[in-house]
Amino acid sequence: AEACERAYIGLGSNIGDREQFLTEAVRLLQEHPQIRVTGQSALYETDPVGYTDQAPFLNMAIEVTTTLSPEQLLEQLLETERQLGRVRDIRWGPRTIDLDMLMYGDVRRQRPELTLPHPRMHERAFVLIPLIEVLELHHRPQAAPLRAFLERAEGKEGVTL
Ligand SMILES: Nc1nc2nc(S)n(CCO)c2c(=O)[nH]1
Repeated sequence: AEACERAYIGLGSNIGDREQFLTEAVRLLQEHPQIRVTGQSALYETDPVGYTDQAPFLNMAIEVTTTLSPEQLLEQLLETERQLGRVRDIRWGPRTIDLDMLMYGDVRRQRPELTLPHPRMHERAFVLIPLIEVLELHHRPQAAPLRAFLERAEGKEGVTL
């Protein structure tokens, strides 16, 4: 058997039937023979961060185990977005579905096509809060430091949490 790694994915949608897009994305990933969805957070309604002149998002996070490499998993995330009709036009604009790889095992990568852990996850409550929830589900060790970071960051001026 090949190495099996645990990875965390952030999902978001702010166009159309947002909940349907999120549910469908999780189902499509689960259908992949080399991806097993092992945990998911609740759905969170969140105000848009970054490009704020757009509709509110629904965000969540999932835990998967996979025998795919980080690059192969990224390709599957992009394929799933395509299957759900994601049109990558305005970089920060509204989207039917957005799948972001947040962490892959203990892998650290700084490449143009893939940075791990996700470079902006620590600035985004819409990512951190669902991620911490899904980590705490199975008492993963990464939960405590992220929870401590979140509690320190909350309430700080200008922190886009
Ligand atoms: N609340 C919220 N704001 C966002 N801004 C961007 S871009 N995105 C897309 C994810 O990078 C989001 C999002 O998912 N949720």
